[in-house]
Amino acid sequence: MTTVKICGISDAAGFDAAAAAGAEMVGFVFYPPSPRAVTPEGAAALSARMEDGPLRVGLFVDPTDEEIAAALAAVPLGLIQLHGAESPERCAEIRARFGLPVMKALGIGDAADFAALEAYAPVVDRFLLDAKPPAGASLPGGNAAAFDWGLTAGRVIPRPWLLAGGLTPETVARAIRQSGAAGVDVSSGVERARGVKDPGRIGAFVRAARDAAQAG
Ligand SMILES: O=C(O)c1ccccc1N[C@@H]1O[C@H](COP(=O)(O)O)[C@@H](O)[C@H]1O
Repeated sequence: MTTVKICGISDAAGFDAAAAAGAEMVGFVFYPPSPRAVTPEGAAALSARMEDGPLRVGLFVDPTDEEIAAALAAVPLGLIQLHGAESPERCAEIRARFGLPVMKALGIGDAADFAALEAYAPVVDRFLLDAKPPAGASLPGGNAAAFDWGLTAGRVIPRPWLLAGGLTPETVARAIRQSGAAGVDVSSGVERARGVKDPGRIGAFVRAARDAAQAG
C-alpha cells in the first residue's frame, strides 16, 4: 500500500480530514517562516484530537536541539523530518540524541543529485525526495514545485522513501506510476490558499494515491 503523508497540518479541519481519509502520516511544520508553521502547543492541541491515527511527523529546518526538544515535550512525534542543510553527521546526532527515526529531505534536479543519498543512508531511516526550491523561493520546501518523476524510476534508493514536490490530487496517480514511489507527501496541492488546507482535496489526494497503487 502507498504511504501517504499530508504535510503542513495547522488546523483541526485539516487534521481531521487527513485522519478520516486514512493518511499514514501527518506533518507539523516547526519552522516559523512557513505559512504552515505551528507552535509545539498548537501541534499538541491538534494531535490530541485523536489518540491513535496517523504517525505525527515533526518537520524541522536546521533545528537546534532545543527546538526539537520543545516539540517533543509537547507532541508524541514518531518521525523527525529534516528539511534543511543538515549534514549526515547532524542527522546521526539528532537520531541518537532523540531516539527517533529520521527522514532526510533531499532536493532532486537531475541524476547527479542521487549521489548524495549514499552518505546519508547509514544514518537516516527514510528519504523524502523533493524538488529543489525554485529561484527566489523563501522556503526550502512547500513550494508546489515538482521534479522529473522519471528520474527515480527503476533506481535503487538505499532507504524507504517518499516522493514530494508539487503533487496534487490530479497528478499523484501519474507521479506514482512514473516514479515507482511507494509513498507520497503533499502540502500545497491540498490547500485552497497558501497555508490553508482543503479537507476535500486531502480526501481526494488520499483516494487517488490508493487507487493508483491498486491499479498497480
Ligand atoms: O510546507 C512547508 O511550508 C515547508 C517548509 C519548509 C520546508 C519544507 C516544507 N514542506 C515540505 O515540502 C514538501 C513538498 O511541498 P509541496 O507539496 O510541493 O508544497 C511537503 O510535503 C513538505 O514535506
